Amino acid sequence: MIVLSFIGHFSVGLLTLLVLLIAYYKWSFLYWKKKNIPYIEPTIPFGNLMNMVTRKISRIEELTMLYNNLKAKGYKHCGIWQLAAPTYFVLDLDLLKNILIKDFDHFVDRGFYCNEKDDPIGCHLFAIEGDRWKKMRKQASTIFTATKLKGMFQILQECGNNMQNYIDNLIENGDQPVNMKDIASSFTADTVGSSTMGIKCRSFTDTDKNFMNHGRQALETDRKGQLRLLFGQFFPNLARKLGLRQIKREVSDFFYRVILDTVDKRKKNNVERNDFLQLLMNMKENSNSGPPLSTDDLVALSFGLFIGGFETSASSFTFCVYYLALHQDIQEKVREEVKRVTAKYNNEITYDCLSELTYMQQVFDETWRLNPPAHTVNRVCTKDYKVPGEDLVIEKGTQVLVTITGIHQDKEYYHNPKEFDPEHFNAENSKNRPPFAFIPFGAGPRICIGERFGKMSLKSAMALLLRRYRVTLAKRTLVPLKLCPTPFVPVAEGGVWVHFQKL
Ligand code: HEM
Repeated sequence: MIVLSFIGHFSVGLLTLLVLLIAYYKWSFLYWKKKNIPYIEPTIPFGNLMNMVTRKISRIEELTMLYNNLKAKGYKHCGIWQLAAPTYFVLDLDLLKNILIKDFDHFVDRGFYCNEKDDPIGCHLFAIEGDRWKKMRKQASTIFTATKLKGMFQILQECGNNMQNYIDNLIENGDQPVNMKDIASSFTADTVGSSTMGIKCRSFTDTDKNFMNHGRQALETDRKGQLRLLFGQFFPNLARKLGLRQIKREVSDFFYRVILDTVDKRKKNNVERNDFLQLLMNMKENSNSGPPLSTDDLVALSFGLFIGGFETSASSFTFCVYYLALHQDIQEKVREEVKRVTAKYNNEITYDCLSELTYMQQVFDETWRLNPPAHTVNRVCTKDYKVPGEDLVIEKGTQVLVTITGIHQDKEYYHNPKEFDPEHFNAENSKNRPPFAFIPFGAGPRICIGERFGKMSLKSAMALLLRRYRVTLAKRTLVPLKLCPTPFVPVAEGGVWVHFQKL
């Protein structure tokens, strides 16, 4: 009897909750209609994020298709919903420029979830907000000057040599083809791990690839993980009350331990090293450069740089090698440039020679145009904003979403948008294009802080590779590329399998 009564009450409670939830959704789905701007019809419960559930195509392709459909209708902007949350989807480059730069103080935050109490390492530069972000960003910027980056070039050379030894062994042992993503991930785990956390990761020789795998897990989002992040993003207070973490406990514990161990060892042995971690340690000890950093701040900053740089750089390296293997003439042209430029530097790849590799830069830019590693720019409105020239006020709390891939493949800005053509970035074409038509590193005060480091490490690795090897695609690589339905960085389905041949 008691059991029956309990079931009865429980069912009524559940039904009431369901009715309330549906009513909330219905009310929220009127939002953009009331604002009188174009919108895409949403469905309960995922709003316009249906593909996240079905995973028929990648999120990148889904947003690009949305962009193309809306652009074809001549829309400058549009309303969509992520779950029940109204999201402002921007297409027009002038509106975008206002949001990212001119009126940045209305859009300071990215609206990503972090939980300082239960998961302090997840509160890194990418995720933190408001004044805390402003303070940390200012401090972190001081460690990215040209002189400091030049001081880290030696780390890149050491990691590059490890990569070269690894490929030499592959060739000698006939272990080919090889998945370029594995080489790229090992290289960037080593370079970014070594420079941001100060440890020798040795991903090429470490058979269980402990460090690299933990790095991958930090960004891994299966369907469950993705829903957890979305829940945190749209219901942050409830998520924090429930102790929801951004990163799995095992992964954040691993990185917390790694960073603190290195800090302790350096202090005990009085060792200093030319890397980001050392600069952060100095900043923590010496508060002249701003308010003192706490230990949690130091760990989160160091980890955030690693997370920001690891998969983005690995993806860039992999896709760039794919395009060069596919276009042998372009590969040869980059190789010739590397030979010509390094000849002036005693045949060495130096920090100074990188800026002269202008055609290689065009090739990377074209790779980032077609496959930007971070494919969206996200902001959240932090104070009500009247959109210039429109009868529209974006209210505080509204998410803002921009598809970088959509913009990069827009035929209004690129004459053959689907083709890999580095001439899109020759001086003439670059000059004639609106600046916001190419934003692989985002834009404005929240632009990628690691852009210069990323470019430096990728160009040095590519120079090393092309001077020594010819790269060709193995049969098992899909041409044209197909993207996995992963949510963040683009990943080629089936991998990018290549052969290296010594020159
Ligand atoms: C090489 C390829 C890379 C690409 C394409 C890339 C792209 C991006 C993009 C699009 C953003 C968001 C910008 C915005 O919202 O306007 C970002 C932010 C960020 N990136 Fe990168 N990134 C790369 C490498 C790196 C590296 C090597 C590091 C660290 C050493 C790094 C650290 C960060 C951090 C910490 C942020 C957050 C900045 C903030 O909110 O203040 N990134 N990146």
